[in-house]
Amino acid sequence: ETPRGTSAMYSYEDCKATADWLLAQTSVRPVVGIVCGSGMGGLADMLKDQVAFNYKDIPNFPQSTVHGHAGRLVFGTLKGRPCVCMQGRFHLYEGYAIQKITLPMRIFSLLGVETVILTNAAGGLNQDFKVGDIMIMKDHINMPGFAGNNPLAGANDDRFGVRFPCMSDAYDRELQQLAVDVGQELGYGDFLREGVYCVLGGPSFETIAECRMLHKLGADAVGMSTAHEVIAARHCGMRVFALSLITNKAVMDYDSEEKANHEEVLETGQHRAIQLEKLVSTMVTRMEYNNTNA
Ligand SMILES: O=P(O)(O)O[C@H]1O[C@H](CO)[C@@H](O)[C@H]1O
Ligand SMILES: Nc1nc2[nH]cnc2c(=O)[nH]1
Repeated sequence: ETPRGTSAMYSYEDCKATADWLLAQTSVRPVVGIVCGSGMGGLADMLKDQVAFNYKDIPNFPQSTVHGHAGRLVFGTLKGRPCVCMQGRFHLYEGYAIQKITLPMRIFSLLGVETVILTNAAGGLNQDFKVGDIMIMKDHINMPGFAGNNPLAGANDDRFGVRFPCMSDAYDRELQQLAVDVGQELGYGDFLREGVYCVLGGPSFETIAECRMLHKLGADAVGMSTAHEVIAARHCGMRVFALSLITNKAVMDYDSEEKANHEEVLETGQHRAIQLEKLVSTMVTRMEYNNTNA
């Protein structure tokens, strides 16, 4: 019997069945996979000639339960490049096992995706960051992983990847440089940053003491997603680029009147929607591809 809450929860065959089901319904053969962060679902609207599926109709797929995550998988082309976009992701605090949260990464890989672009909304711990800044993720701190909550826990299937994957090269350096170059060209230099993202389980936002601690530990931004997906994506050999939209400043001071809230997170997403779309779409057109579909 398949143990629950382990990477064997969805077998290779389960993932393949879902990928094959999707490939049978669309002629798009995606080389890029995009994950939309909270309030950033507009990224999916950039795709042309869309074929979209509600998560509830996709075999084995979890459902989106969070406001700002539509729950649709959208296939289409971005400036001619075949792409697939998750309009809505899954989080630990929704109650899903971590292997469910990261299942779409394995499906992306089986669809032929080479590069994953992940976006998220995050609180700014770095005191130089402002609301609306876009942080290129150069690394992560996987807090749930410290306690054993890693998407790769459980039996390893070598068809996905190795038992002990390296993470020191998780965030592709060339893609980070491409983001810097494209950001400069687009005139985004004033709000483009780079830094380290720390994932926590959520759904409660951080206490002041927690924010201070995370900052001291070297985190520039804090959120409740992405790092798990990055681990699963790297395990199966996809290239990864990720960015955080700083939607709020983490509260670090007992005198502060500020209170983190999801409404502010979604609003900031709306404000930066156009720039995020331009940055991502320009990067997609400039990337190198192995697959001839691109
Ligand atoms: O990481 P994404 O999905 O962008 O969402 C972020 O925003 C929500 C909190 O407002 C949390 O889910 C946090 O992880
Ligand atoms: N954990 C966490 N997630 C966020 N997502 C958006 N803002 C925040 C934040 O301040 N903390």
